[in-house]
Amino acid sequence: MKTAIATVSISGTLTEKLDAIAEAGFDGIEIFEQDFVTDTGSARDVGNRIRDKGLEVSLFQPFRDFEGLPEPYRTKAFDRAERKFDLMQDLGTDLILVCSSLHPRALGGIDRAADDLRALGERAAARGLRIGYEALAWGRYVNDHRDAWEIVRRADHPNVGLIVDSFHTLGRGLDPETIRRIPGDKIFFVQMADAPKIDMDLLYWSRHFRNMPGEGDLPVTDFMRAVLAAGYTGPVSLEIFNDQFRGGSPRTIARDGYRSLITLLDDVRRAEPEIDVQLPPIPARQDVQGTAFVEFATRGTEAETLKSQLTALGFAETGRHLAKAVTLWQQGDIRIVLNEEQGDFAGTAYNTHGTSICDIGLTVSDAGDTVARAAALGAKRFSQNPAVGQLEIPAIRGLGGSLLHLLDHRHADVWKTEFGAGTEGPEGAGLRRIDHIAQTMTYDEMLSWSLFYGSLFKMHKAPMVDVIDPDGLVRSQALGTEDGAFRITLNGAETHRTLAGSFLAQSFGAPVQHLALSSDDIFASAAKLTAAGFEALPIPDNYYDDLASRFDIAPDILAAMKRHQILYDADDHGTFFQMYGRPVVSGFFFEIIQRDGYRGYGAPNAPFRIAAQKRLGRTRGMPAD
Ligand SMILES: O=C(O)c1ccc(O)c(O)c1
Ligand SMILES: [Mg+2]
Repeated sequence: MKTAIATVSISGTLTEKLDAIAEAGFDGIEIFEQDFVTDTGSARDVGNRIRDKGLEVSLFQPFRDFEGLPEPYRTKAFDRAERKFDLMQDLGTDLILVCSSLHPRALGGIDRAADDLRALGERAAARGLRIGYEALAWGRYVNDHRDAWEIVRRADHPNVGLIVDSFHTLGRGLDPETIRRIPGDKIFFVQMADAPKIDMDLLYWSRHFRNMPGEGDLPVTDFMRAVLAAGYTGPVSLEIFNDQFRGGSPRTIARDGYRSLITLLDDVRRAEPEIDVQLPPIPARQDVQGTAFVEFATRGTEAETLKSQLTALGFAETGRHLAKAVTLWQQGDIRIVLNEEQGDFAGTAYNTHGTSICDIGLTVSDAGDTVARAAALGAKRFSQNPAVGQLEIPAIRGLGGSLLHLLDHRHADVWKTEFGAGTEGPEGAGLRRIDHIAQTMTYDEMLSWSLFYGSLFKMHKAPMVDVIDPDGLVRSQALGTEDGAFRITLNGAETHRTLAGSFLAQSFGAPVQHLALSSDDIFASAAKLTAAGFEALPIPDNYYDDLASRFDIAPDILAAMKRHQILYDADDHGTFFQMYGRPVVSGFFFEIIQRDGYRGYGAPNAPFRIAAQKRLGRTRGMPAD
């Protein structure tokens, strides 16, 4: 299947767009007229530049306000079309998108529109060109793909076909199944876009909020299935109007687009195996069985500070790497690796971000398959010469320079081989496993990250929540496996004044701001932590008074919570306790939780936690942001 993307989807100059689109792996582009007009090259020159990048011009668009016009507008519209036909021939494309009219003088009537399109098809045929007709969701008379198809059917011309666009169909809540009945060879082109469910004017929603398939809430897989089941075999193209993307990095957006499109086609093939999706086979989304390890890049006094915090948390150093300045710290099923090497990936991460989590190891069903899927979706494999005794564990680059190692049953002995340690650590303070990893990023990067995880692993996206920081808003999106074995929260900062934003600014974009470790008995763990010198984040008494008014909590439990600075929340599935450590190094901190069926992350407590962290920063004489 050929892939394409509309130039309007990407930021930058036409040259920057083309470079990014070609590099991401697309076969073609839909050239937006504006992108051509703003360029200084002639149509022939632009066409050649596109082909020099290995791309084809799959479509020229848009041609507006054509059908249903009375004279003299009608003749003018045909003249205008002839000029665009000249342009298309110079650019080297045979297909033009005609979108349904918004012209104030346009008249309705399916036969009138069909007659106009047939006449245009006749003129196009004389030049070997084709016309694709698209219903805009806000078209004056035609705003439903079923009506557009009826017009195309009545136009009854081999050079006139239909263009379907998932946004216009799904955004209006139309059933995509109706597309299955259209003959595949009469669908000339397919445009894909998703969008978050927001109740707003269709035109505004479409022009500002579209996003990549899988990034929004529309049933794009059902749409794609219907189109391919109809027998469509042409290019599958992305047409994304999005304010964030207009200001984003061309390479990131193009790469996300390619990732989303291949994921979509693969999803269609898995949902409906009878459809012949012409795409090389790729391994399925993988199950994540848990976090095998997290690795910090650290050094010097920062390493000492981190080690004393780990000790206070009940961790023990259980092994030293055979050949490197790397130690393993364990407790229960949690493995934290401290990497003090100067060279290597960790050394570079330390030089960029200071002490930070530079690598995450995930246990998956098949590490090789995970890497193969990631590579097919455009991720880069990572390898670093293994030191003596070091196993070659498959790895890929995540976003923003991060690293993800993938382990399966073949790597069960890694802790023994490399560190002389067992898989399970000591009982310590009763912390059993990593509950979640909290990543911080700019708001603009959130969709990229959720697409990255969601396209690679079997994970569910929770609805986005707003976290109120005293100095701004942070948006938070959680992704997790069905059984909760792996959970991640993505926190998007819009300003550097929020705690998340200042962490990003100070660490030059370190990805992980905190790590949440779970206990089966947080009160017993808290007592051990306090005895070991762990200092919890102080929570004001007001919080506990308010809590008592909101929940029925037994007085002795409430008193223990107050003593240990433990916060509380509950949902329909169960209860949740959480306590926070103080910032350790570079703004990074630990969280301790107990989750009894609860599915969230304590979002209602976030404003109190953030205010307490900021207060602590001020009393220490550190800037609050
Ligand atoms: O918003 C628009 O005008 C517009 C133009 C062309 C398209 O293909 C489309 O889906 C929307
Ligand atoms: Mg469209």
